[in-house]
Amino acid sequence: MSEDFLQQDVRYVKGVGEKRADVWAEQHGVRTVHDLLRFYPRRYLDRTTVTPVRQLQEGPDSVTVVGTVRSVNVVPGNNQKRLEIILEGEQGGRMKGTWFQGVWWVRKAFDEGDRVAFHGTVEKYGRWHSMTHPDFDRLNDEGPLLDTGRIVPLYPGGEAMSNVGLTSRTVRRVLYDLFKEHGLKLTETMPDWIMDGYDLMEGRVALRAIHFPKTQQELSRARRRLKFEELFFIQLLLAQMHEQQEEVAGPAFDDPGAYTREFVREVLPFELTGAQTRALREIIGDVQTGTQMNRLLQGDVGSGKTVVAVAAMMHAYDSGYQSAFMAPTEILAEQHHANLQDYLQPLGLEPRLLIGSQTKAEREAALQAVRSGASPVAVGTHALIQDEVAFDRLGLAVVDEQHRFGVAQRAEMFEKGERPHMLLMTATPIPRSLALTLYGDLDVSKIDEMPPGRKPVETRLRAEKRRGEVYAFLNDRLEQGEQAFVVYPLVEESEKMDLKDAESGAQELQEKFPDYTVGLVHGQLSADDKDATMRRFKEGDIDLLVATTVIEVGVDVPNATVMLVEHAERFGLSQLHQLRGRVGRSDQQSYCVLMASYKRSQEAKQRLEAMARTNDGFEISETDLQIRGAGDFFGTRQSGMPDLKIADLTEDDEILEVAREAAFALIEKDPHLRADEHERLRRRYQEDYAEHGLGFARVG
Ligand SMILES: Nc1ncnc2c1ncn2[C@@H]1O[C@H](COP(=O)(O)OP(=O)(O)OP(=O)(O)O)[C@@H](O)[C@H]1O
Repeated sequence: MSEDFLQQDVRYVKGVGEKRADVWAEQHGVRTVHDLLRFYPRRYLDRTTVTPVRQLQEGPDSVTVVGTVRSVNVVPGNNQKRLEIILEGEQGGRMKGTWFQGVWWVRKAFDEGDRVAFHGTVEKYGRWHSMTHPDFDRLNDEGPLLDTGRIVPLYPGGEAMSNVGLTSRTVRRVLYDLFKEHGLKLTETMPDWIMDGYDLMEGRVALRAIHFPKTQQELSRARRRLKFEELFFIQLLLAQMHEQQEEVAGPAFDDPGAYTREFVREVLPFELTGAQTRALREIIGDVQTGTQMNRLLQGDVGSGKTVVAVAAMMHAYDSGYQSAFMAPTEILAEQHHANLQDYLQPLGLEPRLLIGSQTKAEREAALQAVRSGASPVAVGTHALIQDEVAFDRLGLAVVDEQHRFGVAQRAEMFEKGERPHMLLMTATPIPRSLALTLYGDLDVSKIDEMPPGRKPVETRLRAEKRRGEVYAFLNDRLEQGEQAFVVYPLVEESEKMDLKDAESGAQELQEKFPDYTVGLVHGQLSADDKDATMRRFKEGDIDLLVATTVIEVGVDVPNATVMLVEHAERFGLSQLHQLRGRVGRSDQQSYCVLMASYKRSQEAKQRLEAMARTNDGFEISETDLQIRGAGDFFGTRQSGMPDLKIADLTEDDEILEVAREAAFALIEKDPHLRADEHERLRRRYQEDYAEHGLGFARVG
């Protein structure tokens, strides 16, 4: 049976037309009948029960009544006219509906003798039960009752939508007619083995039921089916990417040689942890097979990912290949470059930095060293690969802070030219549901063990009035020869918000701690000045480093034991966790002090309490996801997250797991969906999903 109508433009659907179609497309991306069927309700009103007017009682719950209009009066009040409608119940009894706004407009909607339904909360005035501004439906219209006596869907709206009359009521009518005309033509896309194996409701029943549910049970089965389907198609794309990646040729590295050995045994002053060794073995296993590695290296702040990545780069160099090390920003690239210098110089190797803010001469020299193969590692931002920096022999690309790339970018990154092995590092612990969606195509190595001797960072929340105490504590730590960070959210003082900025903070601290050296870094310093200050801090010449969030990722100063965050209520949870990760990087006890006033924001309070409660990155990120929801978790634009219409990654993790299992099983069974039983699925996938990049947002 043909399903061509699914691709039909909505403007030709009964009850829509040009104007509404334009607004619908613009506001909600609804263009085709397929989109329209998936314009899901945002919530439902349960109007299944009609309360007899006689039995009305005052109360906070919304109720539905049905009756006949007995009188319609505009009543002059003291300073405001009001509309009063008297409704007589089907089994007797009278009540009032009252409007103070839209009096004339509502007045026109009613005539005496009309049969109508009111929905609202009931109050009692004198002897009258009354509803103020109730929702209402006229029941003498033709057709079935779509607005009363059932579970009624409410649709996403907005001003533009209501300006062209696309209210929930119209949408219901449009969809009802659409189902009447086409509903039976919808065919099932899922093969029987998935339908039965995962106990799914039939697709067309689910679509009808999501808009016009008969019962709550039916609604919840419909939701499950549609969420499954949505997540399934995303996982299908990931399963396919995974399958394809396994076939892509990549450089075949030799066994690890002298550089790798020397780095691990001589340069590092410690033994790798079990988790680091495992991760490194997994990487070494991948890069020797001759197919491209696509691996995510996941581990909490300070767990030792960079060290593993450097070992992998040395392995590349042993095999005659160079590596690219990419950070999301220039500042972070500079910091990684400084770290890499410390690691590689003892081996007589020179990593090169390539960023936009370099002088021409610096850049030329670096480019030359990379081009000739003299330098084993180039450090920079993503421009390293995108801007045609020529490598002599690129074999490995390490990408830090992977979550700022979307799936789409990743697929595109190496479409042309060589295919180096990919090692993606993320310091942001990601809830499993998000990880499966964002990195569902990758192999994963987890560093789930901290280097030995680490003591959990002690975290304290402090209000302004206890600043004296905080400074006394800071003084104690400095006296012990330890160092501290003080972080501010702003660079310049904001006139409006009267916040202390980093500069005046640094000055104040220098006055308070005259025996110690205070340094300052912020985003507006030149790269050289920043570098110089960071280096002095690392070498111990600076005791107290005042900074804006520049230091968020990548700084490694094990002797720093205090992280003092000013205006902590203004930071996001994962940002705070990253900042805290700057201390506690040795066997000394470390502290994180959050100076905050959060009386006004419940959310800030939740964030800060989570920080005080746990040091566990995964728990922090789960909490963050709960507080903010998946869309905002990474910042919507930056996330590369697919735009989900019905599934919610914060609560649908169980459905996600089974949808993923089904999708991967399918690709394993039938990689190109060629089997007859998968034909409809393949067509739907190509038409509605694959071509649109599955709605994976593009980043950048
Ligand atoms: N096995 C180990 N034993 C002791 N110290 C280690 C070990 N591995 C790493 N370190 C040290 O721990 C600190 C953090 O390591 P590294 O920078 O590799 O972590 P990371 O996971 O990349 O950190 P972040 O994500 O916070 O930047 C460094 O000072 C490093 O020298």
